[in-house]
Amino acid sequence: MDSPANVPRWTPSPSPTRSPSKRKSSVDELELQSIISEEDGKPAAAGPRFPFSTGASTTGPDPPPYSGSYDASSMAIDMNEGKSYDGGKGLTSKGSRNGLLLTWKDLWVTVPGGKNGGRPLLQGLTGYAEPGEILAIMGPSGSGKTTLLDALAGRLSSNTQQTGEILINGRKETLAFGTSAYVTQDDILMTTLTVREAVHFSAQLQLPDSMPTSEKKERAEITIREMGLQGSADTRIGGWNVKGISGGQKRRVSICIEILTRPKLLFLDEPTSGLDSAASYHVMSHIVKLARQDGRTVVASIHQPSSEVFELFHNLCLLSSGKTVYFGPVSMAEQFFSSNGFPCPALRNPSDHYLRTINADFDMDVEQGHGGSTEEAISVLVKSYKSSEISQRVCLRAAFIRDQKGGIPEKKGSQAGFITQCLVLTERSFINMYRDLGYYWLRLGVYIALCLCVGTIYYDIGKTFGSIQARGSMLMFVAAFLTFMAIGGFPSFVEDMKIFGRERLNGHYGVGAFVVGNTLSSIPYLLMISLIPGAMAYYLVGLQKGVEHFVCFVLILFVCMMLVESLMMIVASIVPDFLMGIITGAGIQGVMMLNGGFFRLPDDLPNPFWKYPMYYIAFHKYANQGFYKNEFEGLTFPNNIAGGPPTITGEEILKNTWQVETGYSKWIDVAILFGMVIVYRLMFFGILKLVEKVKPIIKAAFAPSPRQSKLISENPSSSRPDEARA
Ligand SMILES: Nc1ncnc2c1ncn2[C@@H]1O[C@H](COP(=O)(O)OP(=O)(O)OP(=O)(O)O)[C@@H](O)[C@H]1O
Repeated sequence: MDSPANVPRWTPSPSPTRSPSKRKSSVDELELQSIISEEDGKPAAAGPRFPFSTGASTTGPDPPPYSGSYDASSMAIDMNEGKSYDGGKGLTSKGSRNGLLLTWKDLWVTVPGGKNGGRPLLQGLTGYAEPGEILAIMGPSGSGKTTLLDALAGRLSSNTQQTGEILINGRKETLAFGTSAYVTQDDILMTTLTVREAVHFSAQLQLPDSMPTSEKKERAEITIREMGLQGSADTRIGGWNVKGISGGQKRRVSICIEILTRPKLLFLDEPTSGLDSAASYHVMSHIVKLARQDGRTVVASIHQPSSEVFELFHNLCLLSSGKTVYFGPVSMAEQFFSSNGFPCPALRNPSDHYLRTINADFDMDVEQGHGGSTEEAISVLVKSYKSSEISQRVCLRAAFIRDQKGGIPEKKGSQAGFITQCLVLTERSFINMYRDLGYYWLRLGVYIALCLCVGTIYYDIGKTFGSIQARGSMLMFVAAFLTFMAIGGFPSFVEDMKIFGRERLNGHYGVGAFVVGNTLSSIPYLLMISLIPGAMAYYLVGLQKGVEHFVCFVLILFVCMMLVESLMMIVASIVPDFLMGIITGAGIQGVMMLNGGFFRLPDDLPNPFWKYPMYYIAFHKYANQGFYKNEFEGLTFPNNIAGGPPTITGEEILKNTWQVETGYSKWIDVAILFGMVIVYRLMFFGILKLVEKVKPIIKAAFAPSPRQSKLISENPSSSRPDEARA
């Protein structure tokens, strides 16, 4: 570690500077401070009391020099300008009684690549977040803010490797579903719902069954008002095709949904992006109040806070290329920067100043005004921070918190019961399917058009010898191509999966409830698109008369559509990419269609593989055979083959022409198809569960050893994230 004397000093710019002690409290902040003081029973002391090792002059009274030993518990006061945010009750009681104390030490996150085999995204970060406070993570774009949030929330993507220690209340506790909430940078919302519907459904899903529905609705309404959304409560959220609420309003809906349960630990990734300064201030001050009320821990990454918003934060973590430029109380940052030769010019928002000082992306374009490149400035600040007392205090404070092993509050989990979740998800999904034109309505139109084509091409098919082949082809087209068209709903399935991914990660409901909801809600629509176009094709072609035959025809069509939908949901859960998913799904169906017993008769299918097992796996086998039995059994056709009997029965055609297994009834084929639907849905459930369970195991298995991380740390310059981005 560089000694303070070795840290290069920066020539300050001649511009007038703000005095760090002149931080002006807004009315609301004063309100907040008075709340804190009342709670603590102590007046809030003012002014920074933090010494910096760089020894630069500050406007306040000289702080006492570092004596070499700290009382880490009292640092809670030092690090927060004298506010005893602990409520004067001691750290242990705070952590265990109410909130979650989050600490991280020497946190490294790497991705494959770089000279040493790993490219560091975060480089040995240490810090903490405490109940009742907001920790703001700031830094230029690509500095690692989201990565830090993801690491703390246990959501890093599978290609990353993480080392270091993250503790909650001093324990190595993986953040369980529902223990915390995370508002992601992207607003993944059900676009067809109105704001009110989205929040109400979420309240019903997340709040416990013991809470009456009216109370859940009230909580939802209060939260909508708190986020200033009452004016747009009945407007649809909207997506790429339908204009709905604005981007900033979507941001607030996302926050609204996640704070419904008042989680103990809240991660917010750019909560104010897209909001104007007034809305940002209101949203953030509401979050501060929430944090204060019940000792919630809030960690938020933020891009461009106004000075008022900035003053709402307690601690600041300033990152550059995954390294800590500063971690400590917000109010001390000014002093830190000015002591290193980067004083904040008068009338400039301090947060703008910090970001401008450490943003190296536009080094060539920006006139620095302090005689050096941004890279050098960052290097000075990073080194200075490492050797500063503030960094030592942060480490000591984090260590102190780690040692205070508190209890972990009960997991929130999926709080509504399984049945409630199933019912709510079914209703929500049903509404979504109804309003999303692409889900079923478009397909209904296409099916009607296709069935009109089938009906007119095979119109009044009759019972001639030639109609045998025509019947077979027509039925095969219905079994294969009409069901294949279910692929058209794939974009909507991908959207559903995205929403499921977000809600599941935050523990809103279980996998089982999602699968049940998704299955039940689709049944009425699938029945409709099987029945209406199916009836048109059936009666125009003039297939076998009798209700039983028609019911069997529609049932086979319906169950095949369910099968294809289930298959596509499985694909969407494995390949959540629109184009790749469609190609994969089409490929699987193409293979099944090919060896379903029509294009190559069953006895001619090569064995092994195509006959056993593929022929028996392809649902087209059962669909074709069910359709053929339903149509040919009981019919008689004239025989045009010379030397043969004058007529030929449907049973003979089934056996000799189509090589159908006639040993069992068509209803058995229908039952097998229904059984396949259940198997496919169980597979869908199993894959979702497996992904959830296996991902963390794979990540743990591939995590680099501490030695590897050390190697990267010794030569980090070879693999800076922003270099790789460039
Ligand atoms: N899973 C990953 N694989 C490879 N690189 C990654 C991964 N996640 C993040 N990165 C890289 O790490 C760097 C930091 O990304 P991150 O999203 O944390 O930045 P950020 O500070 O949140 O940026 P922004 O403010 O623009 O959202 C970027 O260069 C990004 O490309």
